[in-house]
Amino acid sequence: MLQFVVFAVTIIIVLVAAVIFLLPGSKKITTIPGPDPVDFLEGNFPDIQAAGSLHEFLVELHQTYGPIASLWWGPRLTVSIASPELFKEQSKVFDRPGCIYEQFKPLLGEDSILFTNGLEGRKRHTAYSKCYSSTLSKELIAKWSAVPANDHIPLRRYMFAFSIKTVLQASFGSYFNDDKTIYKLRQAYDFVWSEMENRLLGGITEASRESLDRFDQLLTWALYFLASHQDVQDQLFEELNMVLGDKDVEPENYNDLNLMANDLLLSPTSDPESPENEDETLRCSVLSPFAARVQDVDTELGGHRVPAGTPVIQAVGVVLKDPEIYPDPDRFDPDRFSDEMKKTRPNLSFEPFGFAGKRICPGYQFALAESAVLLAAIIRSFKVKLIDDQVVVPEHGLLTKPKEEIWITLSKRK
Ligand code: HEM
Repeated sequence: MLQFVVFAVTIIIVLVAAVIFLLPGSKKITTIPGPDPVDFLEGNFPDIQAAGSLHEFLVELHQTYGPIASLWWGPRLTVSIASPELFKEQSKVFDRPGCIYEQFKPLLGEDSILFTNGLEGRKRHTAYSKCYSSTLSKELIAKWSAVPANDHIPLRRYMFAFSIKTVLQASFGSYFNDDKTIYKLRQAYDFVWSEMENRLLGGITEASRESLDRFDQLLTWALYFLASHQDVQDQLFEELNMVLGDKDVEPENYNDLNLMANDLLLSPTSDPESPENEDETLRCSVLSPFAARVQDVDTELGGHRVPAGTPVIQAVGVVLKDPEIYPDPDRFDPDRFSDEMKKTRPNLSFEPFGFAGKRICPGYQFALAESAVLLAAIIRSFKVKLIDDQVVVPEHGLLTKPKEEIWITLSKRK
């Protein structure tokens, strides 16, 4: 009997010790500084919710704990990194952590590239990179030319329609020439995207019925910045006329467009990992605030031990708004990307398309080339102005979008 009691007590002690060690609150599990979980199952989700978005939570987290910090993604210990030096340490990791994107699985399916790792993920990434041009910008200019002067135009709605049509035609060909087919797909897409935003951390982001993607947001932000900075818009107009003459934007002349190619939008024809290719639209808008990886082998990050299997958030948006790297970070200023200024910043301080494991966004060249063609066509045809007294507030979710519609007016340039 005594033997049984000793055995039972030993088992209970071992179990209690194991639970204490494994509990999210236990600091023994990591030396990386970070907040305790609010709740065993929810981890720091309530804190993220209170911050307003994951991006805003990460900004606060890194301000408090430094460039490497821990957090609890539900019950899982997760690491977040936010410095060019730490990005370098993680630059070879390819696989994504399923758990960070788990809530999207029922919508996207397990076979989505978002969840595909290893050899298969690499094969599919290469296939995407090869796939992604179009002349749809002319169609939009014709539509806008028919709009009476000073009519109010919903910028986001138009940019969405343009981008989804461009991507669909590039991906699936002439089946998507017809606007009705596109409209049907858009309804399905609206539903899926707003569900995804809803599910990001169990409803942290308000579901916007308007569906959005990164491409139309890039266009929306670029036009918004130009509309709110008339001096930059006029400079761009002059540059376009001087360099292009009667021609359209083409691969041969794009890199002569200094302001457009180097300062507003990065060059789609060159290596995105080069520090020379950086731009103010993607920086200031923080279009895509984070990427994530799962640590493939036991390693050290910033002097801390990180076991294989640990999810690591790469807070690229925090770095794009780091005042040490980009002083007065919320100010839109294309001069930050002058040749002299670029040399002052460390490598990997501008990574809006991701960087790790050569898993950079395969659509980046496509998005930039198409955006350049459309922006050039719009700015050469119209003077774009914001309706007076609009306050444009960014909302950070999976990507950063304006909280509400942005209203513009157009006056014909010629
Ligand atoms: C300005 C617009 C865009 C931005 C800022 C952007 C940004 C990103 C980022 C940050 C990632 C994650 C990379 C990583 O995990 O390291 C990504 C992945 C991806 N993007 Fe984009 N993207 C844009 C436009 C596009 C477009 C237009 C397409 C398609 C035509 C596209 C297709 C993809 C795909 C398929 C992936 C997943 C790649 C993989 O998992 O291997 N993106 N993008």
